[in-house]
Amino acid sequence: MGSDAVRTAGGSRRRMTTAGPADGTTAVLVELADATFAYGAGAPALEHVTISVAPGDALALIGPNGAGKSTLLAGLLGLVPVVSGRAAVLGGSARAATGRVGYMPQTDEIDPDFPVTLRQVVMMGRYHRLGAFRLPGRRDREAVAAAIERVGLTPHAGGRFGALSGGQQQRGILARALVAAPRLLLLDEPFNGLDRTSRERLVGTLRELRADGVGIVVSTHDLELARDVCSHVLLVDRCQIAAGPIDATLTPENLRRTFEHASADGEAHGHHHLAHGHDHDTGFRGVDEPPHVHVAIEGHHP
Ligand SMILES: Nc1ncnc2c1ncn2[C@@H]1O[C@H](COP(=O)(O)OP(=O)(O)OP(=O)(O)O)[C@@H](O)[C@H]1O
Repeated sequence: MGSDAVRTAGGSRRRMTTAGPADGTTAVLVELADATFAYGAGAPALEHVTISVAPGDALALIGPNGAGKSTLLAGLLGLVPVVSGRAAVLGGSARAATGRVGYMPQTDEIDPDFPVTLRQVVMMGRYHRLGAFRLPGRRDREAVAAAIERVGLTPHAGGRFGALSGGQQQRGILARALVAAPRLLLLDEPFNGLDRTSRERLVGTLRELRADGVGIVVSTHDLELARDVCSHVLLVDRCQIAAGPIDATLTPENLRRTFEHASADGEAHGHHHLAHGHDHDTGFRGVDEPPHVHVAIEGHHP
């Protein structure tokens, strides 16, 4: 797979490049060059990834269960090390960028019975800015109100987080990721389990963020949403299968190569795989996600 791993859809270009400004002044947000990620001393979880994400780009991360999507996001958060190749996030190491990258996890640890308001949940996203012992000030409160407004939850700001619907809670968690005004936003399966209204709102918010120059990396099984929201795609199955502009790369042939092991060997990666036959044109919407995720990610947000 090695030599295939860095080919783009047409096979003609060595690596994925993203639309950047002609004068080259805007820094690329993510730059991975043949990067391989591994947990501890075990076999690599994801190998040979070569991508870049520029401001305003949205990269869809697509692959079967266990393919390494969450690993890539954890790698960009500095939680899983790069064992070979090169990885730069916001111009430095992923670890150095910790706290400056917005992250929306697949599930969240907040106990619905814990008596916190939406406003308090979103304020958690400011904590790394506040530093030890500093109380939130006017600017923090304004940022929280703006983030809540951005996801359309202003009427619920003072209400109990646990009383919100699932889709509203997810938008609240997105507001928490946005409140520190990150230049790079990572989202792990954000469309799973959302009702139509929440999906449409999330799509709208992601489009606005792109227009504002935020770079986005989003894992999803939903090819339609990926096409709707994203400029680029990275297809993985424990290594990079293809990467590039979404229209040229999200082809039936590349999808077949990405999912061929998933449909052939079911449990090959130790997770359950695509439960249904899949339709290359309409996507994998509705495929269940196992709630196994998250390395040490809880530690990322206080
Ligand atoms: N904390 C961990 N420690 C060791 N190995 C892990 C850890 N988390 C994931 N892995 C392994 O890394 C590989 C990639 O898993 P990962 O969770 O990144 O896949 P994924 O594409 O996000 O899957 P899913 O769609 O099921 O969330 C798998 O073999 C998995 O078992």
